[in-house]
This record gives sequence, C-alpha cells and structure tokens, in this order.
Amino acid sequence: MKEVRIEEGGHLGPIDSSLTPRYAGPATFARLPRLDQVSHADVAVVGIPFDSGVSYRPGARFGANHVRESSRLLRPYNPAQDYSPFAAAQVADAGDMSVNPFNINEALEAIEDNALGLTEGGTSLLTLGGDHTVALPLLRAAKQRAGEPLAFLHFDAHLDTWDTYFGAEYTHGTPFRRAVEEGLLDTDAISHVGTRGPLYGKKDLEDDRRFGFGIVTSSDVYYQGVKEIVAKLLDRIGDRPLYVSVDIDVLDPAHAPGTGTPEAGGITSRELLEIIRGLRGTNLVGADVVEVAPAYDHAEMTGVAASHVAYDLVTLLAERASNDDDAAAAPERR
Ligand SMILES: N=C(N)NCCCC(=O)O
Ligand SMILES: [Zn+2]
Ligand SMILES: [Zn+2]
Repeated sequence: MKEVRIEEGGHLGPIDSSLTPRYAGPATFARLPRLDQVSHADVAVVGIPFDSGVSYRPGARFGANHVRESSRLLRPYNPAQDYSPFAAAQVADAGDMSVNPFNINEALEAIEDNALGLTEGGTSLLTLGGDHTVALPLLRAAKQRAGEPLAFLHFDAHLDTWDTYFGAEYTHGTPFRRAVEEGLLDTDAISHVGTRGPLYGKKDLEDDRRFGFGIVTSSDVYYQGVKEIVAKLLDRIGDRPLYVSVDIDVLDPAHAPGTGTPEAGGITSRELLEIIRGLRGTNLVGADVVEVAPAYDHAEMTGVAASHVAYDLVTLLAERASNDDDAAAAPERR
C-alpha cells in the first residue's frame, strides 16, 4: 500500500499516523523510512538479533523487533528536548545485521564490520540489541571512527566488567573489561550508572575501580537526584567523543520486566530519560539499547521504555548531526 510520510526540513520522516493508522503495516523504528528508501542517513537505527552471550534467560535476539513494534506511538516532536529529530536530520531504520548465532567470534567481527560499513559516510548509529555482548564490537567501530579512545556512559544494573564465564571471554557480562583491555575507552571519562544487586565478591568492585570506572549506583540516583548526577557526569565527560550504552535492566523490573538478568531496586524510566536528556550538548558519537527480551515483557512495558530511551538518544544524535551540517555549511553562508 502507498505510504504517506511526513516531510520536514528536507528529510523523509515517519509514516503520517493521521492518514495511516499507526498500528498498520510492518514496523520500523518510529515508523521511519528504511535506509534503502533514503539517499543518505545522518542517523541510522539498526538491530542486532544476537543473544548467544547470555548467562541466564535467553531471548534478547528478539529485542530489536520488539522495540520497533513498541515504537509505533512515538511522535515527531520531542517536547522534553524542544526538538524535532526527524526534521533536523535524516533518520532511517537500517534493519537488522545478519550475525552467526553459533559462533560468537564470527558474530563480533560481523557486527564491527557492519557498524563500520554503516558509518562510512558519516552516519551515526543507534543500535537495538541483542544482548550486551554486542557493545564490544560497536565500541571497537566507534573508537575507530572517532580516531581516539571514547568517553563512555554505561547504564546498567550490572558492571559487565567480569573476566570470563565458563572460560569464555566474550559474553554479556564481560564486554567492558575487554573494552578497557583493548584501549577503546578513555579511562578518565567512563562511568556506570544504575549499578546495584549482589556481586560475586568485593573484588568485582576493586577490579572495576582499577579499570577506571566511576560508579553512580541506583541508590545514588535516589539520594542525590538526577540534576546533581547529570552535573557530575558532564564534568567527567567534557567534550570527548562519547558512547552511551543502555542495558534496559538498569530500570527496575517494575518498569522493564522483559529482560534476561533482572535485579530489584532499579531506577525509574523517568529518571533514566531525564539523565539521558541531560547529555544534550555532549559530543555523542553512538549509542545502543540492549537486553530487551520480549518473552518476559508484559503489555510492551519494556518495549515502550526502550523505544522512548532510543528516541531521546536519537534526538541527541540528530541534534549533533544537524550542528555538524550547520558548521560545514557556515563558510558558504558568509
Ligand atoms: N549484561 C547483563 N545484562 N547481565 C550480565 C550478568 C552477568 C552474570 O550473570 O553475572
Ligand atoms: Zn545488565
Ligand atoms: Zn549489561
């Protein structure tokens, strides 16, 4: 059937939900055009159906499509950031990467190659997981594109800096130890946010501190509040290239039950969204939202939360792309 899309700012936007009901047709993120329907994307949303790195409940391989389905109600204007991301920049859905579920090393290589391919023409990526293993090859690609180690904000109940599981180095509990070992991160500017829950031992925290991570626990968010925390994070990040990884289990299981390793005592979706919005003006180069496992979701609660988190991250990426365009165009205008 014919698609009527909103066109604003010279960019092809979402299907117009006042003409085609928002529940009709196949899902793309926010009903945006597919990448093959536009000549160039400033920001691409891409899925990674991969969960071969999980230590507990499987199912995050279905996460990206669940988030797309749960994103049909997103609208083009983001009042919380006073910004229209799909008018400011061309945003498109690049579909899913094709990755080997039976060979983790091969999958990691494919993810890195795909991320490098998609970002070749200056496109920035918002990735929908998949389990947290996928963040490692995404960081490898983002570091290569940035040409320097990255500032890193990691929203998660878990540290994900453990060493190995059953002898395996590449799992969803280990990506950020590997990232530090590989020199992908600027260890003066890396923080976990929302950390909580039982650990294997005190050494987990000692190792994590040695790698350079700062920790804002879920309780810190409660006691200090969003404003104070955002100020501290911004101070640490400065103007470095920043990568943001959001494990949806950073939210309390009451806000996001659909995930593989839930921990009680998490932050709310309002707190998470507000912290992300506080990153406006940073040099955000890429982001992911991972660990959505729809089999444990109810009424799309987790999917809706993840889609809104992705929307605010896309807003930040679109704003940065639009500022870059303005800077590039500035000499001609003079
Ligand atoms: N990255 C996520 N979601 N979870 C890691 C949990 C690792 C563990 O089973 O101890
Ligand atoms: Zn986690
Ligand atoms: Zn994680």
